[in-house]
Formats: sequence, structure tokens, C-alpha cells
Amino acid sequence: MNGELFDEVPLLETIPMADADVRFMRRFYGPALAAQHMRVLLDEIAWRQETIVLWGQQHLQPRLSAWYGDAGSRYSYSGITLEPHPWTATLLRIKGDIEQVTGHRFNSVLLNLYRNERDGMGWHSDDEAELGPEPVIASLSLGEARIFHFRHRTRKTGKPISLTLIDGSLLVMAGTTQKFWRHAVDKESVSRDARINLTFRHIVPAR
Ligand SMILES: O=C(O)CCC(=O)C(=O)O
Ligand SMILES: [Fe+2]
Repeated sequence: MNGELFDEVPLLETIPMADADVRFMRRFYGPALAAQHMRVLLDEIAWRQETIVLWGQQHLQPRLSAWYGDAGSRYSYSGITLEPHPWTATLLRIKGDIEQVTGHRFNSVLLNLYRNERDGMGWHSDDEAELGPEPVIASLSLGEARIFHFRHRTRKTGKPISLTLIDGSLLVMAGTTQKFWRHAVDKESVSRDARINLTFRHIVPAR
């Protein structure tokens, strides 16, 4: 852990993980502001259930999603390309708050809406070329708490790491986190309310 990225930010607690730089802030937003943002985003975001292609087969993703950002921050993964919608006032406000706390700039955000316990996200790393070699990804959670799992790609001896991403919390992944670790949000068997997750990213323009 080199600790260079956020030395000036004591509010972000470091999660001890080998080959990674992961910080967590339990209360980035208090409950009132978190609830207000959640209400607005549920209403104003152009939520879609995307189809992705895996091994030549089409699947509906088990969640809704949407891509917002600067024009030109086009993003491709698993056979789909997302053109960003223009920023809304609420998204710009959240982006500004996160930039202030992390000291990093972002030009796009992927929003995910987990409607209930049957929605989730499979194991992956956010390591697409347009994110650059050591991306900083800031992930804000609103609404129902869900468990976020990390698993190292090659060290089989280390324990998997799980974090409960509560309403209003901020998780920041930087350095070699994406290179060495995968992460996932499992489906659950007990009833869960809606959760929105926003992952702010910096897309490096293609070519
Ligand atoms: O919902 C989450 O906390 C994770 C989202 C995520 O991993 C992603 O958007 O790449
Ligand atoms: Fe991710």
C-alpha cells in the first residue's frame, strides 16, 4: 500500500488489502441527503435493462443501468457500447462532492439500480482500456445496503474480503486494485429494497 493518492484525506479509511488501494467512507452523505438523491435519481435517470453478450449468448443484465458523462466519454464492455447522457444537476453536484473529498476528477458515471435481492453484479474488474492502467473509481451507494465482495485474481491463500456498502457510503478503488482483484455484488435470498450505486470514472478518450 503506497498511500500517496489520498494522504490529505483523513476521512477515507484504508481497507487493508495486498496489491490494492481501497478506501472507504461510511458516511459520505447523511441519511437525509442520501434519501433525497436516491429519490431524484430513481425518477430522473434513463434506467434501462441492457442486453450483454457473453460467449456469443445474449443475456439481460440482472439490474438496470445508465451511463452519464461528458460527451465523448464512450464506454464499451461485454459487447455493448454506452453513449453517455448529459450530466444532470444532481449528478454534477454529487460528482463535485466526490471530487472534493478524493482530490480526483471524473468525466463519467455508470449508475446501477438493484431493484431487489434478485439483482446483482457478477465477478469482474473494471479494467477496460479506456479507463487507463490504474483507474480511480469512486463508488457511492444509496438505499438498501448490499455486500460487495473482493477476490484476488491469483493469490488463492488470502481471505476474500467483503464490505457492506451502506446508504450514503463511498468506496474508492485506485492503484492496482483492478489489476489484481475482481469484485461482485451477489444476488441474495432474503428480501432487499432498491439500491442505487454510482461509479464515477475517468475515461481516457479513444485514440
Ligand atoms: O454496485 C456496486 O457496488 C458495484 C458496481 C460495479 O462494480 C460497477 O459498476 O462496476
Ligand atoms: Fe465494478
